[in-house]
Amino acid sequence: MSVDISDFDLAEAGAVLAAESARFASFGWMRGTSGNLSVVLARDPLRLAVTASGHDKGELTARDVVLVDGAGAAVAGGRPSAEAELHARVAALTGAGAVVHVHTVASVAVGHRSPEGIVFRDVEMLKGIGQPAHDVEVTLPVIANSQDMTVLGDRLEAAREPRMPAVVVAGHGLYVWGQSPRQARHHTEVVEWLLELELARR
Ligand SMILES: CSC[C@@H](O)[C@@H](O)C(=O)COP(=O)(O)O
Ligand SMILES: [Zn+2]
Repeated sequence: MSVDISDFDLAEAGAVLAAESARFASFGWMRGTSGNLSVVLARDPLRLAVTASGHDKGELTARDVVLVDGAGAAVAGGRPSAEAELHARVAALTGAGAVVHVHTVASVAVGHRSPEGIVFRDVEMLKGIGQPAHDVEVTLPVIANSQDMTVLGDRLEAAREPRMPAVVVAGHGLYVWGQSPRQARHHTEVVEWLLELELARR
């Protein structure tokens, strides 16, 4: 099946990703050239706009975006994020419309201490990921890092929790998703808040 995504659609997606990226970078969650973002532009076949590789994510423009297929391979644009395949895998697996990857200190620190996953309960902020504040345990999975995105995708698929739109990649950072870039951003900020709380508690 063919899919028709115009340069205009891609530039619009690029503008959204650049704005989201600048926000995360301003929080110090995308230091150096770390982190990457994507938004789904078509489902059948899967097409995503992904941030280009190696850029300072606080300085992206609408043109620093690459159209990729369901395997994370470039369809149009320059060199996609080295983690584009994982973004496509998350979108296919979860039905998410947008994926965020950030390198936060809290995700690496807490992931190191809790390689079996991090359990949250009785925190009002859980409502920010659509869960009850009370009487429910919600686990944030931690998966081992790999430079092979297929291996990382297999680990994410095996570990993911339907109630938690995120996983920690040990020694690396945080992957979070949502229906839209806006919801993915809200989920990212909530999950990062929970991780910072966990860090403060220990
Ligand atoms: C300090 S950048 C580390 C990279 O290997 C990667 O983990 C990352 O988050 C950014 O990669 P990118 O290819 O720019 O999307
Ligand atoms: Zn990374």
